[in-house]
Amino acid sequence: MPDLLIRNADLCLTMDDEGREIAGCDILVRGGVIAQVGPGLVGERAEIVDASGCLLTPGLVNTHHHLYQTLTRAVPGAQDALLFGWLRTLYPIWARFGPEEMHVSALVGLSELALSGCSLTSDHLYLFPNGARLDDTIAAAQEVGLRFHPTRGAMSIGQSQGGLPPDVLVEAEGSILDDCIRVIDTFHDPREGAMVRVGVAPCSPFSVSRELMRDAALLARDKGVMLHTHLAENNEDVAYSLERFGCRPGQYAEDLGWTGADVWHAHCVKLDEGEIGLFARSRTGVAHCPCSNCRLGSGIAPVRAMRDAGVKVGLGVDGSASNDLGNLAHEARQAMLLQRVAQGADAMSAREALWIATRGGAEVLGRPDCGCIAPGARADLALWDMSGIEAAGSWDRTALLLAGPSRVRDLWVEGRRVVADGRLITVDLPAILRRQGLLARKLA
Ligand SMILES: Nc1nc2[nH]c(O)nc2c(=O)[nH]1
Repeated sequence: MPDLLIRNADLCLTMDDEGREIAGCDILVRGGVIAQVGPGLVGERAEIVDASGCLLTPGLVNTHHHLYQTLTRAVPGAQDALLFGWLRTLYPIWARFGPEEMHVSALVGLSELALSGCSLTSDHLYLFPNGARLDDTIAAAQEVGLRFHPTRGAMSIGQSQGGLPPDVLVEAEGSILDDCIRVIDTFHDPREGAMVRVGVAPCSPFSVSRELMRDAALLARDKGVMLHTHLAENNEDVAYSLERFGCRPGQYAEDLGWTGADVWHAHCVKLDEGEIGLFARSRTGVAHCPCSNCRLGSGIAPVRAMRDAGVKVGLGVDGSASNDLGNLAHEARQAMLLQRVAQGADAMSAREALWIATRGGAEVLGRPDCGCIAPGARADLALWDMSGIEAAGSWDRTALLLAGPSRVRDLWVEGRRVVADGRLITVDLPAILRRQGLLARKLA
């Protein structure tokens, strides 16, 4: 791969330890890694990209998704329901998915993320009907070219056992753990610069047993991979925990080994002060999903309090059945706005929200090599054209989330271009959308 020289960005928001913002900035990339940052760089025989008129940021990091749900957007019976009713409506539809649905819906979700500036995403796939496998989504990520942290989710407690999902969607716990071992051994790459890292992710306290939570944690630690689940998403979720386990979600998580720097929980809308303290002390991460929390009426997560206490927070678009967008730049803006609704106009700045969407997400996913622009970091870069209508008249180019585009001009992952001039160049998006349309019509 030839060197890449991105030249003369109006401004570069590095998100490095010093928080540097560099005007007239060049970036030299060699072998997928940022080699130099600063004005006036020279790159003999490098591919040169003119970035004038643009803002350069690290690629955004998405810490929670259910990619398969792009095939069930705006399903009528699930448009106006709280979490449990929403899930009960959608489970029977998801039970008809198979490998092709998983693969195509993931191609769509990953493409949408890439166009919104996301270079690294996790995914939480927790149902495997009709021969579907985690492999189907990993293949999609490799085609689109995003850095990918798929998590092997699972449901094991069906309705007949007091859980929420129908029995047809749950798996035997032994087979779940066996498949976790298979996908870790096949795909997980622990090295710096890894393009695929696998996590272990039983779905939620109301769909798996205590034993599976405990065994999953033991397995993940044995294999050196991360743990992920849904936690304290709304009042129904907390009530289930109190009734069934006799404790709040944070206590449940701690008792079963689900706190630590290698764990991140999605949503956490209802964490109380004690649980926030627990997460801060234990370095447990949170995937904040503001649009989904609004859409499902779950509430406003106490992100200001979490950040003030020192909790690691990243952003997640969540699945497209509960967003229904999959645009991470839009999500970052929503995170900023929602904290202002809850706490006042100075509760979160546009810069802080962008930091959470980049460096914050990378911290949550255990990727110190990503999420910032500095020599030695991976070359995951998003270029935003500030000459268009969204930023016209803006006095502050750093305030991308107040006045700026929510789609990138260019995106590089590991130094390879994925989006060029606002178009995906790794996959044939119109063809993917045709396949997605056919599958959605078949399901409907
Ligand atoms: N927002 C979501 N919450 C969930 N909980 C659960 O068990 N599944 C989901 C989901 O798909 N989305």
